[in-house]
Amino acid sequence: MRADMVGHLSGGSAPLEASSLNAPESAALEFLLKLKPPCRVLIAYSGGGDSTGLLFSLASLLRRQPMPGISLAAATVDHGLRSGSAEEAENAGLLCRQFGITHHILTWRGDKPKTGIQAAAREARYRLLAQCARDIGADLLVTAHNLEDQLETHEMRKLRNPDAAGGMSEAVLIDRSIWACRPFLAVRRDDIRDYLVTNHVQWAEDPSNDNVMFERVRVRKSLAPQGAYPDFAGLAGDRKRRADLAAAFLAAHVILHAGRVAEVDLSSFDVREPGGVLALLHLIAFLGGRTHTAGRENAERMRRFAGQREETRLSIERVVLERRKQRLYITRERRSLPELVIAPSDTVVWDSRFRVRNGGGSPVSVWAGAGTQGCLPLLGGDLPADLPGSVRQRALQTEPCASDPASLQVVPIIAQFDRFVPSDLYEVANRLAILGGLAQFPEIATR
Ligand SMILES: Nc1ncnc2c1ncn2[C@@H]1O[C@H](COP(=O)(O)OP(=O)(O)OP(=O)(O)O)[C@@H](O)[C@H]1O
Repeated sequence: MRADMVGHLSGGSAPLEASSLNAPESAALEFLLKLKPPCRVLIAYSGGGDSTGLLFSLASLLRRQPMPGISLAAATVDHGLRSGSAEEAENAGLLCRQFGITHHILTWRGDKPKTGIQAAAREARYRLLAQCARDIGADLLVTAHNLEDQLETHEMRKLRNPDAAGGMSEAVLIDRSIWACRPFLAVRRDDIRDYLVTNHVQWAEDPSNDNVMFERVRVRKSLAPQGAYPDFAGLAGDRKRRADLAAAFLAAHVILHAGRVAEVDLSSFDVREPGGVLALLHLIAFLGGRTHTAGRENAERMRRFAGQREETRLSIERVVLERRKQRLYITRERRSLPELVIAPSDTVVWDSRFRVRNGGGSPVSVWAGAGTQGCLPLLGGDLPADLPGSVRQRALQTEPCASDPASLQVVPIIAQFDRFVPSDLYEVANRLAILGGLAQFPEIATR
């Protein structure tokens, strides 16, 4: 904690001393000092140890030293997955009341899946929290992921892709609308528990934290007690530098024709330079409608293809890469294109690439291939006349068209960033939005 940061907060009745703060308070203060007032912060508060520590540290710091324009609210999601969950959510409100913090209970209603319950609960949790943040006009969401969560995420990602080390970013944009920050990402779980015990604050233990049915719990149990942790700050710095190089590559060397054909100038592309490779992986995910960039094997195939001259075409990750001298063209491939009927007032995601709403009074069919019988183009924007014929044809054959385009509204989406944008990839996400002529992603409200 920098002394000038503490000074920034002092001026009230009892100036905070940097040396007197323990790890959770220090992290909480650092977070508060990054906020740009006015700022209403919604705490994702499960009632468990970590989020109780987060709520208690933020609330008690602000009580000791109010910051004009900064206010707190809290929300607990009741997943309704075990008996007594409603009561637990109610109980979570007690600590909030002690601090005069408004507490919202958000109930996950509707059918629950039989398999993949943790992933579904997580989806529902973020959807409900983001909706609550919008409803109450919150500027930021905070979650209490800690250093052990970070280590588990790092290990789980390594299991899937050994290159994808590094854990979570310090913030993530949810649903293009609300940023969630993770102020405790470098704070140890035991330090949070010690802090609560010292302050006589109780918390609830979640029994699912011990359920070895869940991958995260198995990974947690398999990890040896930690003496030293990976250098997460260093890894995050590397990720950010690589992402910024990718964003710069996209800005300098890529044109996106009518939002659906990428033309990449390969004359300064170097396969050993990670920024250009990452840029291509994100373009491929965008045009292929993939929620994740290619895994290790396909990323390697793409790198090999981009780095040599012999092969001219590669189908990968639902797109076709076609090379003409120093130009690389990327389009959606002609396979697995859906045909859907959209009911009046319904919104569907077509091919993971376009959100389509039927504002008319009758069902409308949407399929691929402008120019086929009775199929009228849905997208505006002309493709340039000098595109190679095969590229142009593929682009037309893979774009959506409809029997009655007049009643449909179409918004292209960037599948890998539609739900979450990690803060280190923000520039990449925005550069893709600019290339595609789409609305940019909102900035985070911190310094
Ligand atoms: N029921 C809940 N209500 C509100 N916030 C919650 C709830 N459960 C978890 N959170 C928030 O999310 C944080 C992470 O929780 P947890 O580690 O259980 O989630 P996860 O699903 O494993 O993580 P991730 O969201 O990264 O996948 C908690 O510290 C808390 O801030």
